[in-house]
Amino acid sequence: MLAVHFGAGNIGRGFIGQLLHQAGYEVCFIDVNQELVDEINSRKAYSVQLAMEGTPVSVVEGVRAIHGQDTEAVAEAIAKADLVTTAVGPNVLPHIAPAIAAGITRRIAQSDRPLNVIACENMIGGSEQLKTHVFAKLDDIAREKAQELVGFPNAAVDRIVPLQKHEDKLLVTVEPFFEWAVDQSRIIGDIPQIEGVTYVNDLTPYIERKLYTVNTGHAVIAYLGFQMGYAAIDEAIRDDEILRATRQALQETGALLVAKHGFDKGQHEAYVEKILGRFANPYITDQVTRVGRSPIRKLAPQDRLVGPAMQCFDYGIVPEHLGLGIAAALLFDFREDPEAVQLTEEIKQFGLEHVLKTYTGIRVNHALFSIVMNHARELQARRKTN
Ligand SMILES: NC(=O)c1ccc[n+]([C@@H]2O[C@H](COP(=O)([O-])OP(=O)(O)OC[C@H]3O[C@@H](n4cnc5c(N)ncnc54)[C@H](O)[C@@H]3O)[C@@H](O)[C@H]2O)c1
Ligand SMILES: O=P(O)(O)OC[C@@H](O)[C@@H](O)[C@H](O)[C@H](O)CO
Repeated sequence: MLAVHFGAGNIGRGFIGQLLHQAGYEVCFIDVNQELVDEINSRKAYSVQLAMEGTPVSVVEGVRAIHGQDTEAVAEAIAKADLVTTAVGPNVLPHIAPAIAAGITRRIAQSDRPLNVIACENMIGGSEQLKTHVFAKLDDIAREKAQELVGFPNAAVDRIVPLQKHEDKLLVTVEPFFEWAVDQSRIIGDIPQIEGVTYVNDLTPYIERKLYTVNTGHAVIAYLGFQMGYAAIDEAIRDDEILRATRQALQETGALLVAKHGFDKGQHEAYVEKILGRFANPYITDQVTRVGRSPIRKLAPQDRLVGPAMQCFDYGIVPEHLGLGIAAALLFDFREDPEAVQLTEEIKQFGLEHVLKTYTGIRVNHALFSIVMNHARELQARRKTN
């Protein structure tokens, strides 16, 4: 069995590649980092280390890689594949779509074997969005056939994999916990048998619970941590003020998730506590700048901060602490992050209100707008005095 996986980065090697290998797939990575591609091809194996006592290591063998710009070779691999997965980042999905479309075109000209393409990105409807990009690149005949033969089931993936800094360029340290949920109702053909994957008939509660708890909490810690001068998540969460604000933000999303999806309140509280424990894992050093990366993406209307905050109002919940997280995200002026630089420049040029309105879609007369503006002014004043 062959699995073609786009993105040989942290989650690609440290989670998806590992589970696919353990399920018996030969994993072929597609990446645009030439050094990574060469290293994988010369060693054909890499190690995954668990961030826990004893740091146990497992080896992922029999892997290879193709450079993403070698469309011909990528298309050929997809034509032969049993499964396609991605972990490249939401903004990269449009860029991998042409190669996937070329692979599908080649494949359906040769056989009627079904294929599933699973985007493992932190976003709602990732595979569906990828499908839109891919289908835009197919001709009418291929599109009709692909509609029948190629499934794009949405997925939710959870495992904290920080930036890696090892002498061994392929070694990846990951937290022990993982969760991978896939929408079974959108699979075409046989269900891929992968130990560790949970198939569900409705992914929405799962992806919202994951994104609006793990990623919301992470974002609040990262952006407040950055404002207060902390470098890593486990350091920032040890600050009582940050921990309190994060817990309160997660109480807001928790109330929303329980009301909207009917999760058991007690079980959800336990889920939150477990996540806070994962953030504090002393065996992982996760930079606040990684977790806060791409603030424009994270401030988008459906994403982890504004998404739940806006929905809170429908359930009578006032998202005061999500508002604080949004304010801190707007002020994330990290010079090495292009989206942070863009926000900072635009705040200077057009003002905070304009930027808040533009990137979050929150209307000026909405209650959330003033909640965020009040917090942003307080954070700005605090930074001036520090
Ligand atoms: N790291 C985590 O803790 C984690 C956990 C769950 C989900 N995710 C999600 O997984 C995705 C990847 O995150 P990551 O942390 O692994 O990032 P990463 O930067 O470590 O990996 C992304 C990889 O994609 C490659 N890439 C970029 N453009 C490409 C292209 N056009 N074609 C092929 N490859 C390309 C990069 O070279 C890189 O190796 C994101 O959507 C992220 O939200 C990450
Ligand atoms: O990957 P991002 O940029 O969407 O979010 C940063 C982190 O919150 C994220 O990578 C988490 O570590 C991960 O989602 C845990 O499952």
